[in-house]
Amino acid sequence: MEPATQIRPAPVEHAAEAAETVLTVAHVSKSFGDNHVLRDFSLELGRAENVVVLGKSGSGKSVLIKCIIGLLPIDAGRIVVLGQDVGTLDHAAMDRLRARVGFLFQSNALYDSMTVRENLLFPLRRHWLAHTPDQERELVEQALADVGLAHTAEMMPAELSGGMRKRIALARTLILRPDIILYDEPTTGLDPITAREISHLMREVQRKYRTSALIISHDMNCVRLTADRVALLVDGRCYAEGTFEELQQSPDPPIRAFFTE
Ligand SMILES: Nc1ncnc2c1ncn2[C@@H]1O[C@H](COP(=O)(O)OP(=O)(O)OP(=O)(O)O)[C@@H](O)[C@H]1O
Repeated sequence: MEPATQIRPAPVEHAAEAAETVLTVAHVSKSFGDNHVLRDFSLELGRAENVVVLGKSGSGKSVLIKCIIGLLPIDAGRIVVLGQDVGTLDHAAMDRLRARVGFLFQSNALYDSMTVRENLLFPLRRHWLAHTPDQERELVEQALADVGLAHTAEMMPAELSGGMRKRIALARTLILRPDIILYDEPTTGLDPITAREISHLMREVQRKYRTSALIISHDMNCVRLTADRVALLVDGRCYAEGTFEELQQSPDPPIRAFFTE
């Protein structure tokens, strides 16, 4: 399928910041045998920008994220995260880079045997970031306040609702003050009201900390609420990109297919 004419993103408010690119995926290809998942895929993410990647099931969204965080090697192209070419980094350098790139798993990946506080402290210790007990307490309190759950530090994950678990997972990402957050299906499994609250929270985090986010989602409400720009992954390529509204109004059938129920 020939790529559609790219719909250009609308001018972004903070021009100086928008000019700063925090993630570049340039002409990336990735195959598993004869399965050519990514074919010359390109995408850029600016500072304090939220980009949603929309694609059918099995189109390669998770593969893309795994390539970005260096869990899968790419066959061709280049991925540059915060100025560093992922393909050239050794294990230690990749580990340091991962401390600056938060990843919110679909499953939340909380440790059920640990309290919320211990879950939040885990990434600090995992990345050998030394803090005094007072600093640790402050960081936990701030991260929990950021997600509206200040009172939950001593609770166990099993005592929390699905929406609360998602918030705690986000707090655990935020405690490292990441430059970039990768969200994998952040609203899957949540009821529509809770899903909307999480989408609003993602926007609040972006505004407060000027984080950039790459978001994978099927939830069109979440896409509409969180995306500054949407990229459509079709046949391994970035078929079109633009704002939610621009793409929604496109008459192009492959684009329309994403926006019709
Ligand atoms: N480690 C792997 N080895 C072989 N094939 C893989 C591997 N990981 C992914 N694939 C294949 O790559 C393709 C894209 O998978 P991926 O999980 O990225 O899809 P997705 O767009 O995230 O789908 P979904 O929305 O259903 O999660 C699939 O055909 C999958 O079988």
